[in-house]
Amino acid sequence: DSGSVTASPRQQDTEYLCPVQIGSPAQTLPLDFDTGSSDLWVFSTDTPRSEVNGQTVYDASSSSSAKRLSGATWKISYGDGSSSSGIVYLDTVTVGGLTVSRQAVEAAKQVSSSFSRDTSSSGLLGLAFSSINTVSPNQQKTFFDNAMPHLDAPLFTADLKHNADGRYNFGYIDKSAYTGSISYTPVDNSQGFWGFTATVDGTDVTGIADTGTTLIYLPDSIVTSYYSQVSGARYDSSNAGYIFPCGSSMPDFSFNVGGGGGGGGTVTVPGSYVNFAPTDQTGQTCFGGLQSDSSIGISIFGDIALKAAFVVFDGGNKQLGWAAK
Ligand SMILES: CSC[C@H](NC(=O)[C@H](Cc1ccccc1)OC(=O)N1CCC(N)CC1)C(=O)N[C@@H](CC1CCCCC1)[C@@H](O)Cn1ccccc1=O
Repeated sequence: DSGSVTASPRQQDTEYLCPVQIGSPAQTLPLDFDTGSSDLWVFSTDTPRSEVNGQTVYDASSSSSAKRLSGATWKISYGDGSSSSGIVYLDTVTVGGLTVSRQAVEAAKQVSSSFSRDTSSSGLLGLAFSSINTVSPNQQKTFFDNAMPHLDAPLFTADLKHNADGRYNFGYIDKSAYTGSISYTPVDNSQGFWGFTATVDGTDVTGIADTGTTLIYLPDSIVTSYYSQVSGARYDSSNAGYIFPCGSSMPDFSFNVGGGGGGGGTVTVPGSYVNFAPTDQTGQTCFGGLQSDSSIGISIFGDIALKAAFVVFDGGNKQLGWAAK
């Protein structure tokens, strides 16, 4: 089997949403595919009306294939302070033509305000490792884990784009989607993430490949030296990050993956991607797409990095592949 689904950017690439079919007859919800977490959760008819603000909701009672997973609950909180919790159904889930018949669909009974405010997203589809799924008392598998045994190849690829529709493919590598060769590097999934080591300016950086995180968060030393090249750039505590004049021409940001004997491959993030967004309506000052990880405790290669590459999340061989495109 295989699947292929469009990933549409929202609000200047802050997140990417994909249509997912749940239940019988199919209910299509736009979900945020997140390689940084492992719960598939959705706004539902169980979510208080006061917390629903235009989102499409899942109605288990109108799905003939839905079965309540009795006694099961879930509760998750994310790096940006957002959170949600609820109950669990097993139902049929289809992503880009790839179907899993008994997928844990976590229905929200509570969502935090930032989810209520995000009117375009109906929830998340976690693509990290099932070891960090939050369902209790019996932990559930991710969509990818459930699908893997049926896939032509035990992998999925992420091809996110700047201000344009990209694609997640499951079970195969689309050779027309990238240029040159794919450089592979081992994945450390001991924390449940797609952990890997890259080299930036000769310094090894261990971080995670996270489609659910908008920006890149790296060690202070790397971030400070990057912005030292931009006149007027400074760390601004009120914005909690590096800002600079919007007219600045930003240097490209490169990192090397799979550096071993073969020299590995270099991913180059265009400077224009690092000029992320204005901090206010005047459009004078802009917020950087590369920020320090010091308040997070983990380095994150988020969408700003991922959309500069074609990325292979290889679950069978526990490796990450990076290619230019
Ligand atoms: C430093 S982890 C911050 C990161 N959340 C972000 O990146 C949000 C994403 C977003 C975009 C648009 C609307 C709402 C939310 O966006 C910003 O925080 N932005 C964008 C806008 C900028 N002006 C400020 C910075 C984050 O918790 N990701 C998690 C998945 C997110 C949760 C929120 C909903 C979207 C998916 C997750 O993979 C991060 N994870 C990774 C490993 C371990 C735990 C963990 O939890």
